[in-house]
Amino acid sequence: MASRGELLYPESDRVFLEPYLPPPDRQVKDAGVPFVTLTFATSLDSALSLAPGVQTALSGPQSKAMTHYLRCRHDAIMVGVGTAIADNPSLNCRIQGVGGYGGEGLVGQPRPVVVDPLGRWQLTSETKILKLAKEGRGKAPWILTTKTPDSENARLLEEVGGCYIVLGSRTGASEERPSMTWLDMLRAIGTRGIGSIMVEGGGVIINSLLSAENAEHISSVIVTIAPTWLGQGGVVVSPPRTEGSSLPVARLRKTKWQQLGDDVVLCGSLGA
Ligand SMILES: NC(=O)C1=CN([C@@H]2O[C@H](COP(=O)(O)OP(=O)(O)OC[C@H]3O[C@@H](n4cnc5c(N)ncnc54)[C@H](O)[C@@H]3O)[C@@H](O)[C@H]2O)C=CC1
Ligand SMILES: Nc1nc(O)c(N)c(N[C@@H]2O[C@H](COP(=O)(O)O)[C@@H](O)[C@H]2O)n1
Repeated sequence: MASRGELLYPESDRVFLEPYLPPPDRQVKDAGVPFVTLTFATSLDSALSLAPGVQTALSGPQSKAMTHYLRCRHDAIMVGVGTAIADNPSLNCRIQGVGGYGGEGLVGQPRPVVVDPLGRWQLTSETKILKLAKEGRGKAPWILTTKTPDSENARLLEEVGGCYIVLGSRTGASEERPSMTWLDMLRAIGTRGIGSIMVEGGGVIINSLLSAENAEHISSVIVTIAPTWLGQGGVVVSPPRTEGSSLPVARLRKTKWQQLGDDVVLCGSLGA
């Protein structure tokens, strides 16, 4: 029986996910790039949330536990700054037996990585990730940025063992809207020992990763589909189509489905 705040994800359900997960002992390979799992929860109208900046519960209890299991099977977990600001997320693993939840130290806890090119995320004593790191219930975050970090933010981050990683902006990006390439971001964390990362969202991050230019970096896709329509105006997963092309942007292969409560979980891979 799990105590308060801990999630249970049964062994019998774990077997289904195994072919789509990074091997437990995976080391960084290809040009220092980690194994990348794209994973998110979507509505039937492909929405992640009711509106930008609005946290929206889509996963039921069983698929939520599945997501937490994924967190303990990856070295890191990535979100965009839009998600960090909207959700003030924990981005830790609350599965029973993982570090801070009945387990030793921080074993099984993923490293949160936040993509924040302009340094928009203001950290405070109320920032959940920092609190959890202080309490030994999650790792301190790394923030990928192109700007010199604000000194108070840097202090709060370093106090719990986190850091900013400053990267160059992609060639051609404007000064006002700097952007990092996926290769640079993945290499930056790969060279720091991250062998696997799950990318959770939000919309901008997912659509950019699924675009024709970047989809090659995706090793595996695990999507929770909740039986609900959120309606127009939501943050939608719909990657840009290559100009002039009438082909779909991407198609999943080697698909498998699993029902978890009222939700279904779709797993697959991209490419051959
Ligand atoms: N249902 C689900 O599984 C999830 C839902 N969400 C929801 O998504 C919403 C947030 O999504 P968005 O507003 O689209 O924000 P987002 O989380 O995708 O962050 C967008 C920001 O990330 C940065 N960014 C993204 N790609 C970049 C790149 N290649 N280079 C440099 N910077 C880059 C930019 O600053 C951009 O403005 C929230 O409402 C949140 O609750 C977020 C994660 C998962
Ligand atoms: N799997 C999943 N299902 C949903 O219904 C969601 N809204 C999300 N959101 C993602 O999970 C983060 C919150 O995680 P914590 O519980 O705070 O650790 C949120 O920021 C999104 O990345 N995911």
